[in-house]
Amino acid sequence: MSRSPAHFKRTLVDLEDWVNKTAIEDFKIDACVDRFLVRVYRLNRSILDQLESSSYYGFGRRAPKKHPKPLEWSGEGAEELREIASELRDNLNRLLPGYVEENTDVLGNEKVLRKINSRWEAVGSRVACDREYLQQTSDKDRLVETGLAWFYLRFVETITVAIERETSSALFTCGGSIPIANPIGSEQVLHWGAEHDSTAQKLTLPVLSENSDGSTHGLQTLLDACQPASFGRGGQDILDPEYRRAGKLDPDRFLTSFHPADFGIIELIEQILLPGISGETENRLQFRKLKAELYKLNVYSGPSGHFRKHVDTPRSEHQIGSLVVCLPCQFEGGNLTVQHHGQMAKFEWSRQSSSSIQWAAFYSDCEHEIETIRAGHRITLTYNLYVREMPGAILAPIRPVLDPHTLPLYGLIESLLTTPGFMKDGGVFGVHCSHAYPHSSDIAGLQLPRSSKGADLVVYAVFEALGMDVSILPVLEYDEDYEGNGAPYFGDSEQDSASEQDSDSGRGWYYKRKYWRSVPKDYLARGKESSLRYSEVYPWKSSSALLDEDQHWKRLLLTREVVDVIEAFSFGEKHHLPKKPNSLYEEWGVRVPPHLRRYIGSERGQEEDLKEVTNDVWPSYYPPGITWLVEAKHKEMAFSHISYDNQASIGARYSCAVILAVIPPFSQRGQSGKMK
Ligand SMILES: O=C(O)CCC(=O)C(=O)O
Ligand SMILES: [Fe+2]
Repeated sequence: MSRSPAHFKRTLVDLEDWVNKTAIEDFKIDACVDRFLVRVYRLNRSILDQLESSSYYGFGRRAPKKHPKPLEWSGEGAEELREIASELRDNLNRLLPGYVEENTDVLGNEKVLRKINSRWEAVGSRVACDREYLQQTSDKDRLVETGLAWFYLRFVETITVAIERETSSALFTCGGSIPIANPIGSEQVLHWGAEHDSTAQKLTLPVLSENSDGSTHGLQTLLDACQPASFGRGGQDILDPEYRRAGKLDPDRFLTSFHPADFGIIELIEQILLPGISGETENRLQFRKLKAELYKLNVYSGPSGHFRKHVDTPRSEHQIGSLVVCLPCQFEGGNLTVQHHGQMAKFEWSRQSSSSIQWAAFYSDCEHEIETIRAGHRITLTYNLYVREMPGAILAPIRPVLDPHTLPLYGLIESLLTTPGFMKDGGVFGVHCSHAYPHSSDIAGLQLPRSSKGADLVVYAVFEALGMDVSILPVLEYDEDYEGNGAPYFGDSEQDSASEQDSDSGRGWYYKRKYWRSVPKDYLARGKESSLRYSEVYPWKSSSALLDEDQHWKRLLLTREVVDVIEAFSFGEKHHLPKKPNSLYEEWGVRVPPHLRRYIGSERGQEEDLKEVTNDVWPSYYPPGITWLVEAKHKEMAFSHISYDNQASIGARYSCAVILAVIPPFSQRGQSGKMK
């Protein structure tokens, strides 16, 4: 259901005119004020110590706006300050005729003071830690004082490194060994039979070469009963001894006395690869469990048994990994290597092959390989590992065994959140998942975030423990890579409680955000002209650039984005509001839907605008100002459509799973950085 244009007070033509006019005015004012601040800072920085942080008054529902205090100074530089102030007034009036009355003392003028305060908040830390200027003046002490500001400047880099480190140190595989000190009582018995043979064969392991009780014969009959093992490629089972040389028995053809749960193996894997089970008994009982399902018995024999590098084919959407158990039987070579994002783990089982049961578990998206077996027989049982949801799990929170508070990532993000200048107006962190999930499957919504793995769960848990609104959502791929504007919010902020709900999208993630409302949409719907906010990408290297106010406001025009404006434009388009023919405000960036959704095969697209098809088939938004911290690693098909060049063909769009964390504005963050 669309609202008709009649419900709107303004059109997109109005919005564009208003935004352009307002933004240019704002940029001119900011440019003049910035020059003023740089000059005053260089004159005597103590003058600026009187400035209040605008976050103390301009933000928050109930906090009333105080009148900004006049800037008063009778100390050193008082004379020059008066001169700089009258220059500010002249510049303002030159760029915006009539902005302040002639002969006004701008240092006592409320309108100008407000700007001075908010611009100091926005650029002050950078003016103060302008390295080039500091080097000129060899003002080293100040550098220490403003280290925090420098830290802030580098925040994207820092967090990204921290998350990457978390990602790479996260476990993707684990393994162990159970020694068979005394074979009596710990031997493993295998039974198997030929398809039409009722007489079952039996083998007791370990096979000790010196014993002559028929075990070696038993081993030979086991080998005889095996069929050549195939492997999956492109959805087909392929037999290719070049790639895999092994024998296999399907699970309906054999029985084993070995059960991994008897040795606590499953529990161990749950703790390491499924760190979603908390230490609390209550959650342990209610939460996620692993189920191991016997999949195959494999025998790799010397001198040439092997399995080249591959990824296992998941047998269901619930499968998260594989378990390999190596039964005691002597062999040489045959190392198992497991790789994940450039990291490798090696399981060398030959040395203890006759005296231990050895095992390894790894996530489904890990590449692994079995090196050539030089001699003997490597007998393994493979299991598929599934996540099992326990009753009550739906409501259970995610609480990793790892206490998120102890992670370095937690400390780092906490310190950023308690820094006033850091994302003062709030924002969104976007972190691409490091593991592949079937995030466009039927049960994606059930699985994520609960079955998220390793590093992803760590990142999720840290954000959640800090009280952020966290979700795992797909983002539609965008021009091969996933660009965001990467810029934190700066500038004026204002908040009221009106938060508009889009009638079409209901309680979607985007509209659910509690922290700021859309000024441009307010303008369209109600004609309300509140202050615009800008997302700032600010490439200046030296604060000297700010001294040229005529250049500076034009640069602002190029490097700033009006917060929420793009989204308001697509909103207006959806409601068929008139629009300028060559509008500046086209859609850009990534699309995020309000929830996970399954893959859709669509017949649409023929002679239709693909943007429109996307809007209908995969409704989504362009959230403003997502700060991307980690690059995309995996993608899944989100939907298909008909594309039409010379002839019709099937086109596909892909999406990536990302962790999105909404950062509240500073005024709503408590002492520990958590949401108040
Ligand atoms: O036997 C092993 O070590 C692993 C076998 C394997 O990778 C597989 O069956 O997919
Ligand atoms: Fe495998």
